[in-house]
Amino acid sequence: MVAQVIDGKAFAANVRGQVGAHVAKLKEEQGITPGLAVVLVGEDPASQVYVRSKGKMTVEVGMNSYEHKLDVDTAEDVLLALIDKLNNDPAVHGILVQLPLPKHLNEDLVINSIDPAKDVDGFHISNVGLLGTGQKSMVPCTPLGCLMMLRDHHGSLSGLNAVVVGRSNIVGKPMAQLLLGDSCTVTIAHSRTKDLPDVVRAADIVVAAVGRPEMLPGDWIKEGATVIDVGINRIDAPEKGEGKTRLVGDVHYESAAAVAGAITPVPGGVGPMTIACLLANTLTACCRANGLAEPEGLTA
Ligand SMILES: Nc1nc2c(c(=O)[nH]1)N[C@@H](CN(C=O)c1ccc(C(=O)N[C@@H](CCC(=O)O)C(=O)O)cc1)CN2
Repeated sequence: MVAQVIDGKAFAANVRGQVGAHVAKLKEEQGITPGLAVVLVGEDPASQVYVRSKGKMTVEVGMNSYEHKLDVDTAEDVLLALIDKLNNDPAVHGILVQLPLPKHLNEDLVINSIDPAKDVDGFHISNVGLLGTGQKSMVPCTPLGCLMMLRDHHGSLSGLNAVVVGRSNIVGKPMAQLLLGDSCTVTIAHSRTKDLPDVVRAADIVVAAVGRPEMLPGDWIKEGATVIDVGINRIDAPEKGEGKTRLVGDVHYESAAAVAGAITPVPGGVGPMTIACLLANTLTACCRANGLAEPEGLTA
């Protein structure tokens, strides 16, 4: 079997198109423009790239973008004061603090200081609790993107066996909750799971979010399974020349694509959906803040 490639880049462009159409309608009919504030502390090169993309795409869909770039040694109370200001700014419907934060800042404290209604990352403890109890919440962007692609591919996920490899708060745990919400039978596995290959082999859906380059080979994948690769790992690529690198996922792509029914590539799979879902969440937060109907198909 040769797997169908799930094109996350095209999927994300479509989601951004839908968000843009909703934003245009909001402006025309309600005179409301959604606003997203992104806070970057320090100069981590990858974070700078992601924050730039977020700002660019926010403007492209017609929203207001507010970027706050703080020095790497910014004191915690200065960051908390900025978040408080954004929490109380009616033009700001979504707030995102780019992670990772410099070591001297308490990530949990910072995230939990964001107004849960504006927490478009879905990382605030209130949103985690709401999602875990099946209530309306803000849903973390990467798992939301994975869910959208899975729903599109399968139609209904009901009754399917899903294995999530990885137990992070940002991807693994919320992904498992979302799959459970769609009536999958869910296993959360990780690097210490006993008989991990057999656990993965039992799955109709495999979500790999373990952060280890090419850890899941094709012979762990059930024939015809759907494989969603969340990993983005940069590895050496001497074949491209001295000092060159390339991106790989947590799944060994070539061997997995030979047995899977469908698979997301890296790059161009889950990654682009993260920013598309951030924009969708900002639109959702804006609609909720104004007592308007939420956009269909753009939430969990
Ligand atoms: N506050 C947050 N911080 C971080 C998040 C997050 O969701 N919220 N996620 C990641 C980084 N991230 C967005 O912030 C992100 C990562 C990857 C991509 C992406 O499109 N990747 C491309 C490859 C890019 C490359 O060439 O390096 C792909 O997979 O095709 C978008 C956003 C950590 N921090």
